[in-house]
Amino acid sequence: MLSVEPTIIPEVKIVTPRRFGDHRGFFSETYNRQRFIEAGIDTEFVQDNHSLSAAVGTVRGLHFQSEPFAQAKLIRVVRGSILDVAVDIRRSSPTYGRHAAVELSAENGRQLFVPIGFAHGFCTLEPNTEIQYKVSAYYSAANDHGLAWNDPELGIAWPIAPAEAILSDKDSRQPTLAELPAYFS
Ligand SMILES: Cc1cn([C@H]2C[C@H](O)[C@@H](COP(=O)(O)OP(=O)(O)O[C@H]3O[C@H](C)C(=O)[C@H](O)[C@H]3O)O2)c(=O)[nH]c1=O
Repeated sequence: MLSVEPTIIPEVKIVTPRRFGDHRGFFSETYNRQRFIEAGIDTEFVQDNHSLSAAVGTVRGLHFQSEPFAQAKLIRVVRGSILDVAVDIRRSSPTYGRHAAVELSAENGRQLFVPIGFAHGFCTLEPNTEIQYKVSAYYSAANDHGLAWNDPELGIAWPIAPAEAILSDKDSRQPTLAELPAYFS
């Protein structure tokens, strides 16, 4: 019913729920707490989010919330496709500053589990891309922080040139990894 595989950073996981296809289309249990626990993801989510990005090359991120509102996230694409990225910002982690990048799409049905301690963001690969994602802590504007999506130190192979990115004002001026306070030890 559920396939869970590690990415290059083991704590960041690709989750692929089974799809039951027939002549009408398909059915899939996209989240089942018991099955996620059995697969090793015992996270209690409290909020669902949904965003639509109209243009290809829309970049949202890299975002995270600091404690006591730090969030684990479970991201899926319900229309279009994204390159989804998680950057390890846990200072004592052996993979600090490293990232996992995975293509998620409505077609492949893949989800990405991003634990607490990671900055998360994506770039859209198709127009009118919609994502829905679960988070394990409520939104807190005061605890909402970011990391520069195009920080060369991160070495993320985004599918667009910096000048092509469609960004929020906030995301056009996030700190680099070198400038980032130590939010996670
Ligand atoms: C995240 C969030 C935002 N908002 C409000 C705050 C702003 O007035 C408006 C847009 O927020 P923002 O520009 O931060 O939205 P995104 O750029 O899509 O942010 C998200 O993008 C990346 C991919 C993430 O991983 C985070 O979940 C989240 O930060 O929605 C809320 O009311 N609740 C929320 O949980």
